[in-house]
Amino acid sequence: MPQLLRGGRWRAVLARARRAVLFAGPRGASGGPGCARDATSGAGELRGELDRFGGVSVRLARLDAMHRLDPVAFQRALQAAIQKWRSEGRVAVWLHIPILQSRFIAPAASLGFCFHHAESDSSTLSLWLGEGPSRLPGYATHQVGVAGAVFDENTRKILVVQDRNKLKNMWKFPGGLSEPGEDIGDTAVREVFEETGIKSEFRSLLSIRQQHTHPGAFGKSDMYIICRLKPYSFTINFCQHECLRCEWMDLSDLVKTENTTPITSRVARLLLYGYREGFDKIDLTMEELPAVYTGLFYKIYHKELPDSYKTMTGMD
Ligand SMILES: NC(=O)C1=CN([C@@H]2O[C@H](COP(=O)(O)OP(=O)(O)OC[C@H]3O[C@@H](n4cnc5c(N)ncnc54)[C@H](O)[C@@H]3O)[C@@H](O)[C@H]2O)C=CC1
Ligand SMILES: [Mg+2]
Repeated sequence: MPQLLRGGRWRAVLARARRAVLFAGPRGASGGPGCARDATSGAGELRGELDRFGGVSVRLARLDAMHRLDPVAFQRALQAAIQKWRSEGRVAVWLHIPILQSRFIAPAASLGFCFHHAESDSSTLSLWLGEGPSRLPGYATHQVGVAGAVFDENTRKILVVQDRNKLKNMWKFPGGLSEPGEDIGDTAVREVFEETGIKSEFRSLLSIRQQHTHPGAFGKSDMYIICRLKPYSFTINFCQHECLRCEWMDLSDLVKTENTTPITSRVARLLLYGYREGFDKIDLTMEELPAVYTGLFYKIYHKELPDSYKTMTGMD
């Protein structure tokens, strides 16, 4: 749990900043990284919270009177605060800036802060104060796309679409980007329904493709996951915005056609193999397990593990 750095009031910072007389507050008697609480801070500081690594987080949205502060005064206050945090052995500063206070980004950057990430309503900047190169973790590195290979075992037909917004109209599985907090299987089922009108349920995960510097991922890396889904409705009603065509195609025709992407062709062959030899040969099935540290639950995907192995306690 982050601790609040005990500091002077922000109003005092403003008053001092306006007079261009800034104090970093009394020094000494403060702890190093990981200290529980800094009770020695005086007036003239930005208030922040300590994290468990010895960094300080400053949330401008939680400080009073920021709307009256001009960028020059902010820069002076921040400079004094950095000096104090450095002397206290803090390893990093995180600055959370609401979008409407973006005028404080440039002053922070001039003191060495860089963008760490941005959300729709705020940006987070960071400054490494520790020894050597920064050890701060980066932000999200991948986008996740999920497609559904909806296979009807009774008819041996597979659901395929042609994308309206592509230069080449190749057959592919319906799919799209995962939403924040959405399970992989739920993305596949949702995207299949939105794009084709077909209702289905998750069976397994079939493949993961990782591609770097992906143009559709704003130059970041792209993870494209294909799931095996079982249909429980069959009448196509496809999305005219995204799809040009949509049909139930014989699986062996999809395996043979040249008018498809290499990944779709590969997964069609994988499905044909699973259909002939047993889906347990190709399926990564999902199970929900409890997370040890957070008390939350997560989904794990792997090849089927016999019950005797799930419960075994020793090696014999
Ligand atoms: N190899 C394959 O068969 C293919 C794989 N993929 C993967 O699928 C995932 C993405 O799936 P999609 O169907 O593309 O996403 P999606 O289904 O989530 O959204 C696509 C739709 O979003 C809108 N859109 C996207 N970018 C836009 C922009 N810059 N401006 C305006 N509108 C925009 C368009 O309406 C577009 O039809 C990625 O992981 C990608 O790598 C996508 C196409 C083919
Ligand atoms: Mg799509």
